[in-house]
Amino acid sequence: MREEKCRNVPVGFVSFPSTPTQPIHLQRIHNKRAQLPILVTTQRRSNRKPIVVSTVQSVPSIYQATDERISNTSEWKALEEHAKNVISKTHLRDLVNDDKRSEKLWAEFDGCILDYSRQRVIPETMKLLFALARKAKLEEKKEAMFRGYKINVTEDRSVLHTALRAPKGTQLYIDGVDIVDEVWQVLEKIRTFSDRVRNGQHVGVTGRPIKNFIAIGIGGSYLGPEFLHEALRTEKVASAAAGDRVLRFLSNVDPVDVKRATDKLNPEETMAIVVSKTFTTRETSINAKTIKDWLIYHLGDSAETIKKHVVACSTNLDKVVKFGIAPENMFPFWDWVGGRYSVCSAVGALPISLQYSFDVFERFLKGAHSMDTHFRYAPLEGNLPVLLGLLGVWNMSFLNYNARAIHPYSEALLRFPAHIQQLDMESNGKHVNIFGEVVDYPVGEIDFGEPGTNGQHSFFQLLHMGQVVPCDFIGFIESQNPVCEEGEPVSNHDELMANFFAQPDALAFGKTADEVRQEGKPEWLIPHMVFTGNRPSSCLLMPVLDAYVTGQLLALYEHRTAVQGFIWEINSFDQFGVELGKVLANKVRKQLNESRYFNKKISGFNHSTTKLLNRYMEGSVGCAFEHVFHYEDE
Ligand SMILES: O=P(O)(O)OC[C@H]1O[C@H](O)[C@H](O)[C@@H](O)[C@@H]1O
Repeated sequence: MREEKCRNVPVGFVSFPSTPTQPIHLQRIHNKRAQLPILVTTQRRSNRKPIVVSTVQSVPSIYQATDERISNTSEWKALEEHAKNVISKTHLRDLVNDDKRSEKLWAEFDGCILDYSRQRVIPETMKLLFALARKAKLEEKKEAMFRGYKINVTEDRSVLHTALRAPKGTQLYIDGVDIVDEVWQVLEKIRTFSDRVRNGQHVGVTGRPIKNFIAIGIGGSYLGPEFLHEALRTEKVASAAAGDRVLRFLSNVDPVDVKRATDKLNPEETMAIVVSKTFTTRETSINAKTIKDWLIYHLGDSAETIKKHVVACSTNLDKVVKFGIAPENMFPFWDWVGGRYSVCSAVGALPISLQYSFDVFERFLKGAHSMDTHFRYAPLEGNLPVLLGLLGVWNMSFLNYNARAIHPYSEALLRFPAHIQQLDMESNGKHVNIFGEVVDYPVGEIDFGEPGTNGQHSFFQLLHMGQVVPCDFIGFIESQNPVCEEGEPVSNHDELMANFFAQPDALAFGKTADEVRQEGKPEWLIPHMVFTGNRPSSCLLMPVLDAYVTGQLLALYEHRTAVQGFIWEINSFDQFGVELGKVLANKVRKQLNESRYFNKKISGFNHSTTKLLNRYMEGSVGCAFEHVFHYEDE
């Protein structure tokens, strides 16, 4: 039991119907029967009419209905004991050879197979993890998320990316508004607009059809759409729908990225899609301005140029209009969509529908929705995102593995690891829990990865012989592009998949000194050739990477991240950690402006930064502006 049983930590303002700006304090309370959302445990049959899902979304009482830290509970302690006294004495070599155990550590849903028999767990471990999940009120928390409770308490927001892929006709009322209806109004607008552009009704200012798209955005307004674009680029339905259209992304404020994004594109046939939730992000503002100028330079400075060639996805209509984009060319989304959870909103819908058609994007939404339904209703024991999340918690908090690698055996998923990196590290890279208390257990893995087999020829040495990094292997039963070479023992896809099946066992089993010796290696070389093994991994096997499966995969990983945050009692939906660097950059920007154009001495920085800035200024020049921005005129 905690010494301090009740804390009173201000966390912002939660709207109550009667007193909209009343501050609330999130606190642990003793009343275990504090209001919880009613759990729906049965899965709705697809032939039933959509139901009203929720109208309740104010107080996140589930977070208050606990009086002790999760790490002080008997469930947490039992797992610590289990890790120390049971699992530390096992080796995956023996565990994986136990067929009965392996048979149990397997789950399937809608064509998606999860084999977690190469994780350092036994059925007893899983029982203890499910008990921990129940203690942490995982079921209630995920239900609260789906119902639109404002579980992002520090920003007083609902977390409703699942509503972005809810089927048309489903109802979900938030503050009196049916948000699924709003979602579908925007999706229909995107369907109509993308059809018009694709069939040549909407043409450029010189009358030429638009067939190039530059999506300008960064972070969550870039990584999800780019991963999705890459996933579909070689998929047969999507690539046929794309024809000779070109979709590029401009994210980095490095001007080199502008060059790469516009290279060899005809401005007459090019449309810029400015994607920014806030429409205040510096990188995106400057890049958008640069592309706008590029279009104006080539096509003439007229309202028509902007109207025909620049559109936006944002929550900030005022800023979009101020930038010069016609209100009808803005495709909105909402503050209950987090940036890194926004690929299913207009953020992904617009570029992907323009490039591949709305139908393809809709298949992606359907795949994501299928995984949402599974996550929401399936029992914890067979619930894929829950299993992945619990294994993440187990590896990080109990076995102390602080990194995690993701290896898609599909070149089309080359940007998936980067997307998951932002999704997970921005969500769970926290040092305090939802009560503002410093977490006293490890949370938030370092995520990285590369497609197999490329990764094998790069960092796999470390994975096999250096630090232990739990891995996710993602493979597909069929290739997007089947190729067979005569005279080869197997098809090219089988060649790829041979590695997918081999690597997890190599990591788990390793190679003993005796095995090396039996190969006739000299004694002095043996230590260099021993693989300790006992390195955990999961295998995900899916049918073929199409739009639907890409949606499933996205939702699977989004929910994995949420599960871990729910159990760790942290808020996975804010990101204050990205602010400090931005504020300091503002100060440097001002200094650069004043030193370059108004001869002010560099001052107010520490010795090292001052020295670096001076060296930078000495070796470079700014711009020959006609009218230099002057901070004092602001
Ligand atoms: O979409 P925007 O408002 O331009 O934000 C773009 C990105 O900027 C921030 O730095 C956040 O860390 C990201 O979560 C966000 O996706």
